[in-house]
Amino acid sequence: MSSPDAGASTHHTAFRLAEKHFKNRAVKDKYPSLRKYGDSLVDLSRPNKQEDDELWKAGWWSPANDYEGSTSNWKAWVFASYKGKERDLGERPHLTMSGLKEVKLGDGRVGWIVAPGCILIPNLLSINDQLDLLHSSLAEYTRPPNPLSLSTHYDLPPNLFELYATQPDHIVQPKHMTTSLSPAKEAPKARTTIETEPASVIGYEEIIARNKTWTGDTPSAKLKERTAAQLMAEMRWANLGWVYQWSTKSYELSSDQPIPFPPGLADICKRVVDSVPWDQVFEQDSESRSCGWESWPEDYAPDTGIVNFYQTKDTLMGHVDRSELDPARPLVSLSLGHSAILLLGSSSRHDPPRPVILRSGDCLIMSGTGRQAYHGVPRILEGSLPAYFTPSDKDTSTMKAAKRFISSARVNINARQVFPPGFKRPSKDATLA
Ligand SMILES: O=C(O)CCC(=O)C(=O)O
Ligand SMILES: [Fe+2]
Repeated sequence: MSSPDAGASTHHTAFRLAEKHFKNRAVKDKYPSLRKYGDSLVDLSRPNKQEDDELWKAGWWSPANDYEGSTSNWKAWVFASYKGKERDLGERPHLTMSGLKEVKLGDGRVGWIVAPGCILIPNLLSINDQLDLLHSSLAEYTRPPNPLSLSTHYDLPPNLFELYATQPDHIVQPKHMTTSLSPAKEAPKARTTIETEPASVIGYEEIIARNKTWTGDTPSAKLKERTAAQLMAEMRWANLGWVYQWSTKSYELSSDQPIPFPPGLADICKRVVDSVPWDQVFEQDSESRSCGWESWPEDYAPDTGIVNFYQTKDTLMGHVDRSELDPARPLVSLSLGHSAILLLGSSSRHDPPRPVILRSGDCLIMSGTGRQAYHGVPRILEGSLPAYFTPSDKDTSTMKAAKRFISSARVNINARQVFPPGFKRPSKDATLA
């Protein structure tokens, strides 16, 4: 795969350079060029007609984005390219999908192998499925006992989303103002990663050792009160099933029973894993061939997950999800709302990643050695929300609120399995003494 950044002399890795390209907001109304990535860009569920394509309508293919000169020249150039009052939206290029292998899924759909072990299934979810999942993500998955990114720091009401739907101006207090806990030093952290960290997996003993060092997250002393609407916009994730501790990068496995994983969501994930012809996926992949895929159609069952909430300004740094006990088992990722650029690399940040456009309804499965691939979301594509997310008079009040939320957001559901089937956990006394 060729990359426009290959050969750039800088201390940044190829992955970082691509992240910087897509994160760039230096010039107002100028989007990062998509054309620059040529045939390595993947956009599998785009509508056939460019006039039906939200990305094209929003100007993502406008030649104005490809301009590389100074800002003032750019402005003159864009001005000259206006056709009357219309901005020049340009022509959407033909994307060849060259080099991508197609696999036929059991249910008649197709999937595309976008990196070793990584299968993109365009439009897996129908419009109704997308609306249902969006509603569940907000109205159910954010409720106790599921932890939210906000839980450590705010005295959350039992149903933040309902409050957002009915009383968006209701004030919620930060914990440091309502409890006498010793205050912490810092505000909530974004998810950070270290550029040189090797892509390895940690074992059960290491997880238990990390659990022991964890003394609990402390509420920030710096936060001010917020309205329910402000908090919904600040919420970055909800945790499903086994609880992940960001500070130790490990699951909290000391309880006997995890929080139950939502059964409807588990069904969607199991069905899609069951529909993949795994023998074909790993046919030419000698490293993954013996990763145990033969049993996945029967025994894949997600037991943990992260629901990521992105406002259009938000990004997710390149990382590898390496905290599950089986390093190869599928991770099923579902996208809702605004489209996003996912950068999908290899196990080294030095390899140039491939930009993959994830649209609402798409499913990406990462498995085998693909689980060690660096990936991140450097950009949510402004203006790309499909029209079916527009509130309608027929919607219930909570569906209207869900659509209001997604009008500036993207939701990603990321389901995984921490415990491979048959895994015998050492007895509690042995591990937690
Ligand atoms: O938002 C996405 O598409 C990816 C999210 C992700 O990589 C994660 O939650 O680990
Ligand atoms: Fe991830």
